[in-house]
Order: sequence, then structure tokens, then C-alpha cells
Amino acid sequence: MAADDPLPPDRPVPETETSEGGGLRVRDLRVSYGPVQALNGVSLEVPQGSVVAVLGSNGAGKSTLLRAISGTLRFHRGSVPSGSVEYAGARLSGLDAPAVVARGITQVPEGRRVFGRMTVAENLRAGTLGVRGRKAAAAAREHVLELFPVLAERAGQRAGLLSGGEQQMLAIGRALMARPRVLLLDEPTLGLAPLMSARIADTVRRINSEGTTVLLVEQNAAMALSLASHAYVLEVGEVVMSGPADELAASDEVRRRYLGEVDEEPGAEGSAPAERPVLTRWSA
Ligand SMILES: Nc1ncnc2c1ncn2[C@@H]1O[C@H](COP(=O)(O)OP(=O)(O)OP(=O)(O)O)[C@@H](O)[C@H]1O
Repeated sequence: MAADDPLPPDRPVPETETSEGGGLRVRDLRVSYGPVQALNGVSLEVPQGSVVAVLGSNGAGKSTLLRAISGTLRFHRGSVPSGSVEYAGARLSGLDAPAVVARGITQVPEGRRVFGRMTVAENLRAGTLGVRGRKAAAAAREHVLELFPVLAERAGQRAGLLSGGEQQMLAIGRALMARPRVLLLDEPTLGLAPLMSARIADTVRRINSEGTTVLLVEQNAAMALSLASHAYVLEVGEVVMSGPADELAASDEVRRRYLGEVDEEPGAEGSAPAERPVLTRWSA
């Protein structure tokens, strides 16, 4: 993180954390909702300072993965029969959501869940619960309003009256009020117009350039792969592919299944045989 970063992490580092352990690590994670097994042995790594994307179609288990990391699984009656989640070498598994936020990991849930009857300012204030010190909260607020000036303009307005894009900005802004080291983003561009999606993508880039690690779940695979350094593809609760984002973006299967590209007719005149990159298992 740059020395002049406006939002340096200032929370005390637990003794169990070391810089060597860096980043988020999920190992062989299984998650069930009663009889439904949603994740079946998922492992992934999100190095500190990176953007990592998780792709996959509906029901693949992407939101479940984020819930298991953020400690919110219990709100959905989910359980973790086995596997672990660690951040900076310290175990997160078993912690509740406020304890995970206190470790520096905050989730922006799918569907822009802002408090619709509360004002924009009140929503942002809700994001500082658990942040110690008025100065820290004021610095976080200043940073969020600089990222999203429209939230300053609409500070007194009810959040429910904002446009979809503005609500997404508010949801991200509220999460940033907790001054996270790791931001978990669940489908931030879902239902947004292309221009607004591009703005959200720019914001993710900026947040990351300021030192925040990002784990991004997206159905917009093209956008996610343009932002991420590495990506994982989930299918029915399992990682079926992983690798550097540019290699995944070039792979036939990802192009066909997630980027909506159609293969050329084999042997069509003038077409060269497509090269199939080898995707290596990635380990940070
Ligand atoms: N609260 C729940 N109770 C029971 N089953 C659930 C619950 N939440 C998710 N599931 C199931 O777990 C599996 C994974 O769902 P999940 O929402 O994690 O997938 P996803 O990849 O995020 O999909 P989407 O993009 O549609 O949200 C699916 O089979 C889903 O039906």
C-alpha cells in the first residue's frame, strides 16, 4: 500500500497474523444447506493486494463461497461440515460476521441490500459500526464520498429512492466505511446498464490500487476477467478451472460458456486452428 494512501489499515494485527501468511486462503471447503450440498471441496487463494474473480453460472455456489468467508452463512441456514478459511494465517472459520469484519474482511452482498427507508448518510453510518475512533470513521467517510460524489449530493435522500447504480455505489460505500483490507463483491454489476457497470469496474480498479484486496463474484465474465489477475470457475459446487485471468479469457471453454463467443466452423476457409492454452492450477 502506498505511504500516502488515504485509507491505511489501522486495526491492530492479531498476534496469530503474519505477513508471510498473507491473503485469504480457502481449503477443501464443503458447505451444506440441510440436504443440499452447495460446495464440495472448494480451495482457492486470494493473495493480499490482488483482484481474484470467481465465475460460474446460476447455482454454482459463488454466493455460498462468499457467505462462508464473511461469516454470514448462518443467516441462510448453511453449515460447514469440513474445510477451512484463513486470512493472513489466522483461521476465520467459525467466526460470526462482526468478528470477520473486525479482521478486515467485508462483503457487499448480491442485490444491493441498502436500507431503503434510511437516508444515504444513515446507510453509510451503519457501515462504521464496529469501527473504532471517530477520526477513522471520518476518514473513511471522506474517502467514500470522494469515490462516489453522488452519495454526498444525495446524503439526505432515502436510499430506496436512488437508481440501481447509485444503490450499488452506496452498498460498496457502506462496506468501505468499515475500512476493509479485503472486499468481497457479489455480482456488483447485476442488472446495471453497461455505462454504470463500467463505472463500477473502474471503482473496483481504484479501490484495489489503493491497497484493498478484492474477491469478485461475477456473471459478467468479460468484466471480471479484465479486472482480475487470477480467476476460478465454479460448477455445481466445485472448482473446474483456475488460472491467470488472461489465460482463462483465451480458453475455448471459457469463451464459449462464459463470454458468449461462438467457435468458428472447423476447417472453414482461412480460419487457423484455435490454440488451446493449458490452464495451470494456480497457487499463490
Ligand atoms: N439458503 C439456502 N437454502 C437452501 N439452498 C440454498 C440456499 N442458498 C443457496 N442454496 C443452493 O445452493 C446452491 C448454490 O447456490 P449459490 O446461491 O451459492 O449459487 P450462485 O453461484 O451464487 O448462484 P446465483 O448467481 O444464482 O446466486 C444452489 O443449488 C442453491 O439452490
